[in-house]
Amino acid sequence: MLLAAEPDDAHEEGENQQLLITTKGGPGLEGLVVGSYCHDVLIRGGRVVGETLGGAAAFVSNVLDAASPQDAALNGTAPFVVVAKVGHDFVYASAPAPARHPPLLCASPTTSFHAQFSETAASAHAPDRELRRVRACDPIYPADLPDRRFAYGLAVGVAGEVLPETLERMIRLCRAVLVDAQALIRAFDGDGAVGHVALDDTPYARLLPRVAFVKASSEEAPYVGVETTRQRCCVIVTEGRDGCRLYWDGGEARVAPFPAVQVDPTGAGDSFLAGFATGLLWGLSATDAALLGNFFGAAAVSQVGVPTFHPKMLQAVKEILEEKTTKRYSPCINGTSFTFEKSNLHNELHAALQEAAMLMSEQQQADKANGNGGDICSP
Ligand SMILES: Nc1ncnc2c1ncn2[C@@H]1O[C@H](COP(=O)(O)OP(=O)(O)OP(=O)(O)O)[C@@H](O)[C@H]1O
Ligand SMILES: O[C@H]1[C@H](O)[C@@H](O)[C@H](O)[C@@H](O)[C@H]1O
Repeated sequence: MLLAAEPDDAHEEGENQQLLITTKGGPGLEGLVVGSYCHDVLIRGGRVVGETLGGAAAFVSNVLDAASPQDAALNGTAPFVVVAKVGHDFVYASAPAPARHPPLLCASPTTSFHAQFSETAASAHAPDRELRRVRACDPIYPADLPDRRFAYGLAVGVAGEVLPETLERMIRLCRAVLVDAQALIRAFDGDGAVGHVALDDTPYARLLPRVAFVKASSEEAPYVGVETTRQRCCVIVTEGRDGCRLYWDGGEARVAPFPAVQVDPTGAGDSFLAGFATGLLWGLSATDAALLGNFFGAAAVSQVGVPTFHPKMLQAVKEILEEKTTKRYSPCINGTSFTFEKSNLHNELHAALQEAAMLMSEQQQADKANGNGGDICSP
């Protein structure tokens, strides 16, 4: 499939061409993450059981910082810019993700969600929480984005803050744009309760042919309309503990999950998308990259809030990527087409990541034994 995020005028084409030349081969693969940080209040049985940093941008930058290919010229950090907005009431400015990627300060309050968790254990596909947006920060406008070119962009709004014109600007600035459906189809009633609208009825629909990937949870998938959308871009449907499925024009694949003891489902989809993008950046095919998505989705549900990755586990993941990829840093994300199919390395990659996932569960057990592991899933 041809990369959809093509420029639509000659001037843009010239600039994009330049980006392709200057970023070929690795360093300079700068990304653009657009979506606001927020406050999450986790409630169970009418009782507040956790207050955490939220916003897809927080979970996404956490994974990109940890696992995407690093740039020696930037002291080994992953090159990407986050455009997020918060109010003066934002309480997590010194948490690792916002400290590394500071948000824009607004006069309006920080976006805030109340997540009401059900008292009974959720099934793999049933909604496990009801979300209410209780405060909303300003939208992110096209003029808030840096005026330069990026290799890839992630549109990861949580409260309708990524406006259609902002997504359009991202498409013009970035060679490949990956979108979380929740940024496009969320609707809020008078009480802030989060519902969904059909993607085709939104002003975002016309932009889909210029988007590379749309990720939706199984709850969101019916609103995205997999069969129509897969003809415009690749659709990834995440299925909680069952892993995920990819649908492109002409094929589909199921990608197996990694084991996890879920203590908080928040941010699983965000971490999945960032893991997936990381896989593309390392040069994997989309179906192989989804393994990395599943890996980081599983890591996210194993901790409350934005997860901290154990250095041993991260080291293992990096060694696997160094070994299994040919260090063709992101020819997919940076080139003009994507490979979707499973490679013949898929099963090996899955097995190797499964071993790294063991380190994750060892850490979880150690945290529990030391009384550090929160759990908002068990009554
Ligand atoms: N219990 C689990 N065990 C293992 N992996 C999981 C589990 N829950 C989620 N994941 C991983 O995370 C990915 C995303 O999860 P899910 O489908 O629940 O996303 P989501 O509903 O968008 O999450 P959120 O809105 O909370 O960020 C899944 O595809 C899977 O790879
Ligand atoms: O922090 C979370 C997270 O980013 C989720 O992906 C999103 O669904 C919620 O709205 C948000 O509160």
